[in-house]
Amino acid sequence: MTSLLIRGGKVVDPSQGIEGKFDVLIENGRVVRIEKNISPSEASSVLDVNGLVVSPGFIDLHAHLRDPGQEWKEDIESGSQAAVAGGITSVCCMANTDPVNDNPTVTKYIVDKAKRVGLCDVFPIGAITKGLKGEELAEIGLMVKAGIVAISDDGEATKDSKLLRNAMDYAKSLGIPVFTHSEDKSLSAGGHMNEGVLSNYLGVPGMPAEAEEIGVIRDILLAKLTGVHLHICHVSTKGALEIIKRAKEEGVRVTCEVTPHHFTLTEEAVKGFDTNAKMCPPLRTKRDVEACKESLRTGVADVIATDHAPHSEDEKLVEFCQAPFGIIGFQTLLPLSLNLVREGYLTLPQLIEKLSVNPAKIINKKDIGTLRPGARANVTIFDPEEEYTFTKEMIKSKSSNTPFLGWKLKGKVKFTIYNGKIVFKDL
Ligand SMILES: NC(=O)N[C@@H](CC(=O)O)C(=O)O
Ligand SMILES: [Zn+2]
Ligand SMILES: [Zn+2]
Repeated sequence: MTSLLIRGGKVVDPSQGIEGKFDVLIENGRVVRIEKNISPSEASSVLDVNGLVVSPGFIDLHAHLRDPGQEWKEDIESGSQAAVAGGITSVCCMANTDPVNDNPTVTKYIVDKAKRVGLCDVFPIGAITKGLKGEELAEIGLMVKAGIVAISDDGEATKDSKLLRNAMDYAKSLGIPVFTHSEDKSLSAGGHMNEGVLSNYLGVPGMPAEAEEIGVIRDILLAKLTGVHLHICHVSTKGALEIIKRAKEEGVRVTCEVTPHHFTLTEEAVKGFDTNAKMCPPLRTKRDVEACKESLRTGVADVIATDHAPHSEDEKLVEFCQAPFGIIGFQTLLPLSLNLVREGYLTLPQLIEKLSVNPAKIINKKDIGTLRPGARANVTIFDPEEEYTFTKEMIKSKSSNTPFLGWKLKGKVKFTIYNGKIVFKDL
């Protein structure tokens, strides 16, 4: 029997209301006990983590691993390595691969490869429509059997409302949520940044906040009609958050996520035409950034997700309007999120709820997002105070498209434990 004692850390597990100095004993990949002063003689190995925070492993509901088909940007192995370096023990990966994950063969490929890599959970999200084309439903039922945890056309927005309604009916009967990239693409078409004074000044075609808000309203109305669990991806505008708040008050089954980049940066970041500040939805205004942070405080936003979207240097080293949308996010998730604690928007347990407890609930997983005895021993151990400059050398991903290079960050993942095994160590 293999066992590991995590000793002397500050355990924060909001799923059990635990916050304090405890030891955690792990046996055969599961948590067995959380108590004060467990004797080191009870375990075959001991990890001393005095001064560090011990949390349930982070769960990222939104990432792009680019495998199959675009392995020059990322693959399941490099993506898993980057994820665990960011303290993430479960990654949900979007279906916009090549081929698209719209059938059980692709789903099975992802599940099998991730198991072979063995560093973290990779939970595939299946496409809503074949090829993400919005014309015909994907093989949703068969993909559920093969292991998808949700469906989404992320990258696209499922233009056909009738088709999305049908997909929602299926998802509801299959007991999985629908993740939407909520956007009226006909309104944002041709845009490359947030529409406003700055886009006018720069001469870059804009994407109005209303494109996102129209998408959010439609998707909420369809969720209300079908009763499905709707999870709205990467919400970036104040207006969209207000609409979601109202829907929640009305009792619609809707949850949503915000990303670290949307609560950290404003559209000002694109002033120097930095293609690493180009993503969809785009960086917005100060008022929207404030609304994103406030939504986490009030609980309107349930989850922080990365929307890790790797693109190679070549692809990003082009004129602003030619560059693809998206930035990487696994390794900056924790330090940027900890800023919310420092600024008083969240307590540490509330932050861990957004990074772990709530995402587990959304994908209906009971044995992760918690350190309850019997749960899988997925644990993130971090130093909230460690300061460092974020450099390219630190990046484990195959791509380095991030606007946070050269930033002084505070908060570092020191150990990541997956099924009781140490899969990442910060040396
Ligand atoms: N977020 C992005 O800017 N890009 C994503 C697609 C998406 O999440 O919509 C990608 O796949 O590159
Ligand atoms: Zn998207
Ligand atoms: Zn995405």
